[in-house]
Amino acid sequence: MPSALDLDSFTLCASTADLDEEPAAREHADCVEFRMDLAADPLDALAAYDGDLPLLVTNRPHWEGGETAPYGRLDALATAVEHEAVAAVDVELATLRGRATGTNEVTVAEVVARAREHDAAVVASVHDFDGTPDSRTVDALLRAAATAGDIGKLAVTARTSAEALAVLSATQRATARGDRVATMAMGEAGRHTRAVAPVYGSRLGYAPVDATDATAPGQYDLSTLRRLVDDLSSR
Ligand SMILES: O=C1C[C@@](O)(C(=O)O)C[C@@H](O)[C@@H]1O
Repeated sequence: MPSALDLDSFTLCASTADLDEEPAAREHADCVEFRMDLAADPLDALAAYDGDLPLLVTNRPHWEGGETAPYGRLDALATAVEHEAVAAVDVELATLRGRATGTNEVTVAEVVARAREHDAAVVASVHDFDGTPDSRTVDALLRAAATAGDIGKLAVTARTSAEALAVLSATQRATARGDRVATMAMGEAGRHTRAVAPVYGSRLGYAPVDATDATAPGQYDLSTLRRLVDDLSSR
């Protein structure tokens, strides 16, 4: 049976819409991020999953860069967290704060409660596909996300090296004050942060098995990110 995630060390997630990729991910990944919003029949795929790697389930709404499927998004997440392979669930900070998410029978509080019942960690996430907020805002978002979830994740877009550096600094500050965070800067200028942020305490990284299946701008492929992170971090 897949094991729980170790939230206190770095976890590399193979990000995919296709759980059949798990065998190919096994060599380099610690976990599979299942992008339910990008999959055709996510709950059927999940029911059939018998891989070795634990799963982090994500069902991203369109207003946060995803492709919400035509079914109850939170209902699907609530069902997903009951699967024994699911070790973590991603819920946007905006969702946790009550942003409307279409027709759902369950509330976000129920999704979180069900995750807790099944020992699945909650990753509270924030995305900015346009830029990088100023440092005070980044600090506040990381604080809020780390408080709302077991890990607070922030993915911003770096347009300059200064913005990429600001993300790394914020990661260091958050980790130093005891917040469990995961950070990355999307886009070309931020690409290296995916390898470097773990040095400053970032707990999660994301990469596609094949670079052509990237789930966000600037991702390295899985084996490359594994090598870079391992070379830079003392694990
Ligand atoms: O939130 C994240 C991080 C991410 O956007 C990235 O930049 O690697 C990739 C997404 O699949 C994941 O859900």
